[in-house]
Amino acid sequence: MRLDLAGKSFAGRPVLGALRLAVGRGQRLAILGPSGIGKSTLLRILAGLDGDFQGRLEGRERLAVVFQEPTLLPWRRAVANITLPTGCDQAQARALMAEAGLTGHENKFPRQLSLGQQRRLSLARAFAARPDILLMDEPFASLDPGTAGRMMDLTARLLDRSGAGLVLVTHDAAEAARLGAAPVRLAGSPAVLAANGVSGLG
Ligand SMILES: Nc1ncnc2c1ncn2[C@@H]1O[C@H](COP(=O)(O)OP(=O)(O)OP(=O)(O)O)[C@@H](O)[C@H]1O
Repeated sequence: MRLDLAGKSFAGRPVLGALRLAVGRGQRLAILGPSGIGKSTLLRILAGLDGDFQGRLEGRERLAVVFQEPTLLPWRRAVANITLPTGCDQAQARALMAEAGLTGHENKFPRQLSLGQQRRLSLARAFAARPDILLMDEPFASLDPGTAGRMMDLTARLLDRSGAGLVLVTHDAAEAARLGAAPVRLAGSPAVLAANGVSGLG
């Protein structure tokens, strides 16, 4: 997919300036920058969740988005949280849950899972949708270092196996490095790609 952004404003206030990003299957990109710079805004544009911008978004890839908050269906059990939105079958959902270390939790409701478990369920759901590109917005924030590290390793494993591309929003360059994602840094107001950043891949 390819974004050629001319600008993005909220209520007349420019947040993002002109920038270009491209990512495809097998490629990994991390959008870095300080709080409030516009990382989530850029990810929402890439995800097709915000069409109110100047520029062009192109690409036919299948996308899946993982937010910091797991956005699970509260009244559905864990397995159904995977099968219902993605259309995958029970066996696939259970296999993905096993890979995410969630064996034994299949019939629990989201509120009966820890935050780390809810995040892993949300990650399993994203891969059940068989995305070409996975878009992640601060998915490892507010987890203890061990839990965050295990979730990064799980993400890397699932990306390796599926061949999906990645766009990761983070303020932590170490996360980008651990996932092998090429760093792209936002800076300025309105934010553009910093001079030392690469403008994407492919
Ligand atoms: N829906 C909205 N309406 C108005 N302003 C918004 C909206 N969403 C974001 N903004 C503003 O756009 C700017 C960029 O916000 P964004 O959430 O993209 O930053 P961020 O880099 O992801 O920050 P953080 O790392 O803290 O999540 C901020 O000034 C924010 O207040």
